Amino acid sequence: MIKALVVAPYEGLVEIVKEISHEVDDIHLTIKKGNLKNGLKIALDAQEEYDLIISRGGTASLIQDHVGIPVIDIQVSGYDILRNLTLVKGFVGKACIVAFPNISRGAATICDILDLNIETMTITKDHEVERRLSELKNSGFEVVIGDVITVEAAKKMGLNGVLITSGKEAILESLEEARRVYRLFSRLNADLSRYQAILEKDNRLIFIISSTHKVIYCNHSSLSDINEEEFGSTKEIQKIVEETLISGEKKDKSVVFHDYLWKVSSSLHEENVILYLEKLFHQNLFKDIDTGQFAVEIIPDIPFTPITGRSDSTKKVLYQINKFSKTIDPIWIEGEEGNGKDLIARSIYSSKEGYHEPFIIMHCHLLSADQLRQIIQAGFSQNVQSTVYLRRIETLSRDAQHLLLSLIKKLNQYGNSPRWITSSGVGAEAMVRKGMIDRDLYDELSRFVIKYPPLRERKEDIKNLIQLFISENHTKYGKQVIGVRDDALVRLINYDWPGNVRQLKQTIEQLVQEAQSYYIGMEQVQTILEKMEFDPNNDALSNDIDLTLTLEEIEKQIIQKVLEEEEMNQSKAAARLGINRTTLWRKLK
Ligand SMILES: Nc1ncnc2c1ncn2[C@@H]1O[C@H](COP(=O)(O)OP(=O)(O)OP(=O)(O)O)[C@@H](O)[C@H]1O
Repeated sequence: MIKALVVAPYEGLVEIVKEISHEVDDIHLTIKKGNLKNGLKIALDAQEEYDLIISRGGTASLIQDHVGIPVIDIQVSGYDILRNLTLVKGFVGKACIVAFPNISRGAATICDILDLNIETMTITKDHEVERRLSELKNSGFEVVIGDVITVEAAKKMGLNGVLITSGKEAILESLEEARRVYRLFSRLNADLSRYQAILEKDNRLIFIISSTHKVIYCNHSSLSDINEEEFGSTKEIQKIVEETLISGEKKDKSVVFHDYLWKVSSSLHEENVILYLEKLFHQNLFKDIDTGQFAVEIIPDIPFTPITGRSDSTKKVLYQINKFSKTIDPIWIEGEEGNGKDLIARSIYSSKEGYHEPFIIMHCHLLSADQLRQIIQAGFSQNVQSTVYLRRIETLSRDAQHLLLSLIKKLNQYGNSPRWITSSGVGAEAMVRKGMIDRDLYDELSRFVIKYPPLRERKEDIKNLIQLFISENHTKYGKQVIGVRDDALVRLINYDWPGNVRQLKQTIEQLVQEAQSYYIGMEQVQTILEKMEFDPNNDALSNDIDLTLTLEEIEKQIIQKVLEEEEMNQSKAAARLGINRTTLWRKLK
């Protein structure tokens, strides 16, 4: 049974529809009287309860503009015109039909055929009515035939108004139209709910975003914890939408949103961009409960951080960064702890032009084979084109290394590998030989190699670095240190910095914190360096030394460590230790 609301602009229509309603059994008709604004209010209040609305003329048009269900307009039929014109024949005085073209044209023809002395006037806008009627009045017209608005206006001016009422045939025709529209709507609604169900069952989040960056559709809006507005205004999403609008091409990107890494595929449809989002993994998946550290960090976009230094080694590294950042081949950075490998990786990442996918840091010393498996299963292999920085790869277990290798091979096969940047301690080749790093993994990841020497081998960098770190801490502790006295500077430059730039950075921060004047002096430097020399925790080398061993054993360990750092080159190791090669060989026995 179709449920229809009839909004009748005049009383006579209420009556005639009531009469007909007894004759139809497939449409349940509720009839209410309401003209224009009144009619609209009735329609708006009741629209939820009905399948469609039936009304007439101006009231029907007004309702149509404001409700979400179909509105059927009772058309004025030829019979209606004929009946009403015949009625007017009885009037004495000049008569005119004032109506919209759909009525006025037919009326003019009927007047001609029947030889009726009735004029026809066509209006196209409601607001013309009053002006036209006063023109007619001035020309001696007494009777006006028309729609509800015309007739009411005529009466106000003292003219006779005759309403073109709708007859039974016109109403029956409108009910027929209601049946047709209802059938069509039901079919469309069924289709729509089917598509909606498909979209809602889709695991992906699907957004439609307009060219003005407004979210106009989301398939999971009520289910997900994502705020649509917030999503649409995310910087990365705006960039993707913008790029898709300009290029018109499909794009696959990854973005960080709500601590998740998402794969975003975008495509252009007419003026809008459709985005398909798949959750890859959440940061917390890799959080160490005890330390609170993340084994995997996802950084949406990192700003460019310059690398300070004027030594030849730093200049060479800057040149390599510039060259390698133009490709997507894997890069391996070798260097002692804290000497700037991470900074180099970030620099390569941010030198890339255009859209920046997230920078993903995998801290290998915190990452178990199991977690790596989870990342792979969570969809890391699905077209994530970000930069992945594998930090201190030699600390990854053999199992995890094998897993990583198979992932890399799989991604290469599909041609959608992320940009790999790997860091390791000094002597990666030696580590490969000793079995600490898988040979195939090394070959895969070391298409380009950057070897950054320790700070003690590029002392020309120290002065600039000190100035940089002073300026970074300038006002941090309420101190306004602006420099280091000459003799203190020489002492700092001559120091060996086993913990490299990180140690220098921490030392300068401490010096600034403790400073008593604008300049850091020799005495202050001397004290801090002496303290560090006696504090085993401050020495990178001693970090790995087991102090419970005998002196001979410790000596052996140190020699072994230096050998590794010198890629097992005995001459270089001996030179660094200040002994000759024979002594070195004897001590190792
Ligand atoms: N040339 C440089 N200019 C400015 N800052 C630097 C430079 N080199 C290193 N740093 C700073 O020193 C600190 C340590 O550097 P970084 O973390 O890059 O070392 P790393 O070699 O990656 O360390 P790890 O071996 O622990 O992975 C960082 O705060 C970094 O910003």
